[in-house]
Amino acid sequence: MSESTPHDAVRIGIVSISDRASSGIYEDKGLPALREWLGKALKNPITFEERLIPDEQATISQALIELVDTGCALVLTTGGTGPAKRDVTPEATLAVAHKEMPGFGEQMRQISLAFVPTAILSRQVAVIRDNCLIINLPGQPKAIAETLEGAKNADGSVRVNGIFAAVPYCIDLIGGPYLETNDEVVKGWRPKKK
Ligand SMILES: Nc1ncnc2c1ncn2[C@@H]1O[C@H](COP(=O)(O)OP(=O)(O)OP(=O)(O)O)[C@@H](O)[C@H]1O
Ligand SMILES: Nc1nc2c(c(=O)[nH]1)N[C@H]1C(S)=C(S)[C@@H](COP(=O)(O)O)O[C@H]1N2
Repeated sequence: MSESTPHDAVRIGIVSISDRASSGIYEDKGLPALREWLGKALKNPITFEERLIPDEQATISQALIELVDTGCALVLTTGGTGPAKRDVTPEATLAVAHKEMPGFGEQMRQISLAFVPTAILSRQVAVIRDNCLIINLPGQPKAIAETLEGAKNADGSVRVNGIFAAVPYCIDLIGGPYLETNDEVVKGWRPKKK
C-alpha cells in the first residue's frame, strides 16, 4: 500500500437484471443506484464492471462467472428475485455457487420488512464463488440502499443493521481487498483481533 493510495483498490461487479430495462422499455435505474451507493459507502477506489441483462438464467450465470473471473471481490445483482415466472436470479446465482451464505438473505428480508410488507416475496441469496462474494438485491431501485444500509431512526441512529456491515469482514475471510466504509453511511464491523 503506497501513501498516495491509502486504501486497497477493489473491483466490484454490478448487474442489473431486468427484461424491460435491458430492452430499453424503461431506463435502467439499478446500475446508477448501485454505483452511487457503493461510491459513498466505501473509502476504497472502485473499478466497476457493469452488466445490464434480461431475466434469463443462463445469461445471468454466465455474467456472474465472467465477473468473478475478471477479479471482482464483490458482485451485487439487482432484480429478478421475486416469485414471478421470469424471476430466476436466485437460481442463476446458486448454480455458480461454491458456498451458500444464507445469513445475508435472512437479514435482508428482515431489514426490508421495516420498509415493505412484501419483503418476504424476495428469494434473494448470497454465495461465494472462488474469492468473490455475490449478493442478490431486489429490483426496486430504492431497495438497494435499504438492504445495504439498513433502516435508521429520525436522529440517524441505526434501527436495523444493513447487510453491508458484514461485507468487509466476509471479503477479508475469502482473501479479498481490505474494504473500509464511510461510517455515516454504513459501519463495517470486524471482530477485535485477539
Ligand atoms: N433496472 C430497473 N430500473 C428501474 N426500475 C426497475 C428496474 N428493475 C426493476 N424496476 C422496478 O421494480 C419493479 C420490480 O422489479 P422486478 O425485478 O420484479 O421487475 P419485473 O416486474 O420482473 O420487470 P422487469 O424485469 O422487466 O424489470 C419493476 O416492476 C420496476 O418498476
Ligand atoms: N428493501 C426492499 N425490499 C423489497 C422491496 C422493496 O421495495 N424494498 N420490494 C419487495 C417486493 S414487492 C418484491 S416482489 C420482492 C422481489 O423483487 P424483485 O423481483 O424486484 O427482485 O422484493 C421485495 N423486497
